[in-house]
This record gives sequence, C-alpha cells and structure tokens, in this order.
Amino acid sequence: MIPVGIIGDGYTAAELVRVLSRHRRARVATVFSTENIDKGFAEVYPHLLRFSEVICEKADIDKLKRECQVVFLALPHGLSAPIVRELIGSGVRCIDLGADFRLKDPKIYEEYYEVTHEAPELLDVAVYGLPEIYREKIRGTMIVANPGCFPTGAILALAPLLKEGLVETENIVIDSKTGVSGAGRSLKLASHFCEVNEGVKAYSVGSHRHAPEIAQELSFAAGQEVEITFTPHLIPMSRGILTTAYVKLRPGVTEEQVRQAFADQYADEHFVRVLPEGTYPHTRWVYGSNFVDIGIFVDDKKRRAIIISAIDNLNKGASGQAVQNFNIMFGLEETEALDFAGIFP
Ligand SMILES: NC(=O)C1=CN([C@@H]2O[C@H](COP(=O)(O)OP(=O)(O)OC[C@H]3O[C@@H](n4cnc5c(N)ncnc54)[C@H](OP(=O)(O)O)[C@@H]3O)[C@@H](O)[C@H]2O)C=CC1
Ligand SMILES: CC(=O)N[C@@H](CCC(=O)OP(=O)(O)O)C(=O)O
Repeated sequence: MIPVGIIGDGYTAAELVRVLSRHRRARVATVFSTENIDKGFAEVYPHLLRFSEVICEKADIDKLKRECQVVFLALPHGLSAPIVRELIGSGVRCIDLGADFRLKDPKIYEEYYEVTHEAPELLDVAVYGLPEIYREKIRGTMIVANPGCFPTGAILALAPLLKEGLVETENIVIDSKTGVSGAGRSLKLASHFCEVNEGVKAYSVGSHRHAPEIAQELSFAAGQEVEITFTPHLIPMSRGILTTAYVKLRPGVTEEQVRQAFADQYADEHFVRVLPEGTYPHTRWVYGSNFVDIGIFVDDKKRRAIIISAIDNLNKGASGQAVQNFNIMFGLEETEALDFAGIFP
C-alpha cells in the first residue's frame, strides 16, 4: 500500500478520504488539521464512519517526509508553495489542490491572488493536473498543480475546438453556475444559507481568479493567445458546476467537424462522456463522481457553437481528479477508486 498524507481537513480533504477509502493500493497515513487535532476524521465527518480510522494530527512536515510517498495539499492558496518545496526536496511527491502552481506566470498569480509567490522556481517543475491533456507529463512529475474547479469544466469543454483551430480565439464567453461547497467549509457570509437559498447571483464579475487559468490553458491548446470572458454564478445546491461556453465558428467549419473534434479528443477518455446529440448535461448525472459530461449544440445560421459541461466540483473539480493524477503518477489503473456513477435523482 502506498502511504499518502493529506494536509487540511476541509471539504476537499473529506472527499479525498472518501475516494481513497475504496482505493486498493493507497492508505491514508495521516491527515493534518488545525482545529480537529486528535479527533477521528470520521468524527469530524460522520458519513465516513467505518470508512476511515485516521486521526487528525498537528502538522508535522518531518512525519510526512518519513512516512509518506505522496502528499495531497488541501489548503487555501499561498500556504502550499513553501511546504511543497520542502517535501519534494526529500523526494515526497505533491498534489496541490490549491492554486499555487497552476499559473505559469508568477506576476499573474500575484496580481490575482494578491500574495507573493514563495516558490516561483517550481512553476516550471509543476505539471497542470488535467489528465486528459497532460497525462504523459503527469506520470513523471514531482508536483501536480490540480486544476481549479471552474477551469476543469471550461477547459475540457473548449480545448478540442481550439486545438483543432475550428473556432475563433476571441470573444469566447464562459458562463458557469456552481454549488456552494466550492467555497469550502469555513464560514463565510457569502455561503450563509439565507444568502444563497432561493436565489442565484453572479460574483467576481470580470475579476475571477479562474479566468487567467482558463485563458492560459486554452491558449496552450490553441497555440496562440485566447481571449475569454468568464462569469461564475452561485446556485443554491451543494455540489456541481454547469458551464455553458459560446464560441464563434471559423469560416467553413461544419457541425460534423465540431462533433468529430470531441470524438477524437475523448475517444479513450473514461471520465469524459460526450453526450448524444440533443442531450445536455445535468449536474446530478455527475454528482459524487469523477465524470465530466459534455453536450454540443451547433447553430449553423449564427455560426456559433454552444458547449455545455457538468462536473462535481469536489470530485472531478478537485479530489477525484487529484486521485486520478495520483493513479497516473504511481503507474496504477487510472480508474482505481474512481469508477462509479453519479447519484441520480
Ligand atoms: N471546494 C472546492 O470545490 C474546491 C476547492 N479547491 C481548492 O482546494 C483547497 C482546499 O479547499 P476546501 O477543502 O474546499 O477548503 P476548506 O475551507 O473546506 O478547507 C481548508 C482547509 O485549510 C485549512 N487552513 C486554512 N487556513 C489555514 C492556515 N493558515 N494554516 C493551516 N491550515 C489552514 C483549514 O483548516 P482550519 O479551518 O482548521 O484552519 C481546512 O482544513 C483550496 O485551495 C481550494 O481553493 C479546488 C477545487 C475545488
Ligand atoms: C462557490 C465558490 O466560492 N467557489 C470558489 C471556487 C474556488 C476553487 O475551487 O478554486 P481554487 O482552488 O482556485 O481556490 C470560487 O469561486 O472562488
């Protein structure tokens, strides 16, 4: 069994422990906490009773170096970078669920996250952990930058079209709706029941931190700079992200070419389900699972494609994808511990 450590005991850590509890080759050796030290993880999250015996501990990086082959960092941005530097120095591989290693340009990171990057020399060492695009690089890396939740849904919806040069690289509009668990477990006014229930609102309009991450990865796919407008909306549900993206078709591009681009890109991708024509994703079809569902509509008259994706923000948007990356890094079956359907209805 491969001993793994988890730093953090929030929602993504809980989803990691849930997924890893059915992993046949991994054992959660330790979970670090600040507020639940000495409590059983299943006491903090009773849905994990009988699925986890691990006790929350005070952070001790030396213990991770001694006992773990890989560490999942489930911390707010800014905290992971110095820890990752120390761990990889001792040969411990790291999967960072936060944002510290996703943006290749430290200036953009500092502009959007408003903190100085503490390990900019590692940005080129880290591999962006989207297996459907970077699988080969993920295999050999010491650091996986697990993607943000919105970027996972948006990039998988658009990369095939940009890679094939089928759509314009400007004026791409990406509209996402997210469940509240995306904000984490710690208490915040914006995720208070009365602030969220029975309503929908846009937030971080024109300034969300995931916009440069999406633009970076779509630009890599296109081989040229891609310009996007991204607006997230908070929806009164616990899990799930539905993303609707609008792109302009290049002259002469046909619906068949659009559909073929998705078929080609995702033919062998277990976790990407391109839905049949006329069927559009529902967040409940991926609830609790590592799947991303994609629906395609081509409006030939308006020369526009509308691509819709659905993910579970805590699973494919965070912890499921992190375990998928772990499986790839350690040469395991990529679907290990992850091959289950969502819960519906
Ligand atoms: N929730 C989601 O859907 C997704 C989250 N992510 C990212 O994953 C990371 C974890 O998110 P999530 O689990 O949802 O967040 P939570 O708020 O649920 O948990 C955050 C964890 O970080 C710990 N923490 C906070 N501040 C400190 C500190 N100063 N020192 C040490 N530990 C600290 C918290 O412990 P304590 O409260 O005890 O201080 C808690 O264990 C974040 O970077 C997030 O942006 C990525 C994709 C999706
Ligand atoms: C509902 C909600 O607040 N969602 C979060 C998603 C954060 C996240 O998952 O991403 P990082 O890892 O990049 O912080 C947000 O919009 O900031």
